[in-house]
Amino acid sequence: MASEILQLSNIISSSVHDLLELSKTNNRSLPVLNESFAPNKDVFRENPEASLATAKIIAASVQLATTLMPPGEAILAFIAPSSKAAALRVCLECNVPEILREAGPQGLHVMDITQKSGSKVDSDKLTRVMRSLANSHVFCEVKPDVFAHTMHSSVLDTGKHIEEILENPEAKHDGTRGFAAFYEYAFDDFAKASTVLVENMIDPKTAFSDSPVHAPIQRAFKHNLTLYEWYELPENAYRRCRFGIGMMGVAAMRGNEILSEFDWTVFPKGLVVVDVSGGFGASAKFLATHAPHVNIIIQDKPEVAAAGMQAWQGHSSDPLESKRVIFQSHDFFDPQPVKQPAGFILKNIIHNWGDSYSLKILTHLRAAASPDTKLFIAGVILQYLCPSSNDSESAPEPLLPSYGAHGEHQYMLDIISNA
Ligand SMILES: C[S@@+](CC[C@H](N)C(=O)[O-])C[C@H]1O[C@@H](n2cnc3c(N)ncnc32)[C@H](O)[C@@H]1O
Repeated sequence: MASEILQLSNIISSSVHDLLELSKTNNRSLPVLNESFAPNKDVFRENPEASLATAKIIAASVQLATTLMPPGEAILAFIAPSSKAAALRVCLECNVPEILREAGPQGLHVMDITQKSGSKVDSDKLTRVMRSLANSHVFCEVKPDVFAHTMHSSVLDTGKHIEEILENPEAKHDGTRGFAAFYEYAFDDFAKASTVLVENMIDPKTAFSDSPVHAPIQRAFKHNLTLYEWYELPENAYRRCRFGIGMMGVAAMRGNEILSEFDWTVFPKGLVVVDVSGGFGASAKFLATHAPHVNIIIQDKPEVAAAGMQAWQGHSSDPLESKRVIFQSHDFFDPQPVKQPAGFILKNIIHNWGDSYSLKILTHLRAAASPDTKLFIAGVILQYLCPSSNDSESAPEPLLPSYGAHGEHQYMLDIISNA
């Protein structure tokens, strides 16, 4: 055991050393916890070696801390995520991230925060909520009861003026980069679904089912539609747009993985790539700049396609006007209407569906494909966590092969989508 502690500590110090050297060589600054986030401050991660060193530091430091924690305390720590999710939702509902951005680094007293948020919550209670988050470096308490942003809390900010949001709360996320939309979705729909996981897993009606209407989200919100059918209901317009804009945020946060690795010049000008269930067009946005010679059809459910087109019209209407990018409503359980395109993209889709459903989606694409059509599936492969895993992407021992805390959210997403 002593040697494992030492091994973890060595991983941390050698990776920190590598990271500092890389940041010097590449002239990239490293994050400062109590400064607001800006994408240009995070570019150090674009270097694959720096990204790997960071993954090792995160995985090893959490593993080291967990090794040294009393067992009861480590288990007690599992209560924290659900109460923190609720605490974050309070702050999002009160538009605290926008209020604190406008206050600047000196922060704002919580009485002023509640007043600016429309006085809908008690300031003493909000102080408790914010302090519990500040204890995890989401917000910081710069003086008693005065809070400011940290880099983690600042990603919750839409970037809009507080008055604009209060005037038109339904449009809170319209025209934003999507980070706040994604987190608000996560701490609302997703977090509520996770509260009924146990009931869903033991109820005989849902326990052994892979039906998309038997996931925890249906139980939490008491309906029997698929998540996306539910989003299509008129009363869920806010949730639907929040989710669509949030997926754009996810793409901006994570980059375009597989799409950026492909040599798009192999496709002659004017060929068509279909982004199947492309949502608001996160992949198309990437291709419109990185492969401007390719035409893109973004397919999705009718309401999503319409809302996605509206979002593009407000921002980047050129590709729509030139018809290089087209939104098309299509249900992927129906035959694919675009025949023999250069490529089909399925990004962040397959993880949502059981095998029999995924097979149906893929069979329709196969039927429409030519022998040369390329299929791009962008998603996450969850690794086994035992040391025998022989994957070249695996972390070195004694770290978990998955890099543990570094990729934690993928395992959580899998549970709520599939358990
Ligand atoms: C997780 S999102 C991914 C969106 C996009 N590919 C991305 O990565 O940003 C899943 C998408 O599948 C779409 N979807 C769900 N059911 C569908 C169906 N039956 N036919 C077509 N699209 C569907 C949803 O509307 C949503 O936009």
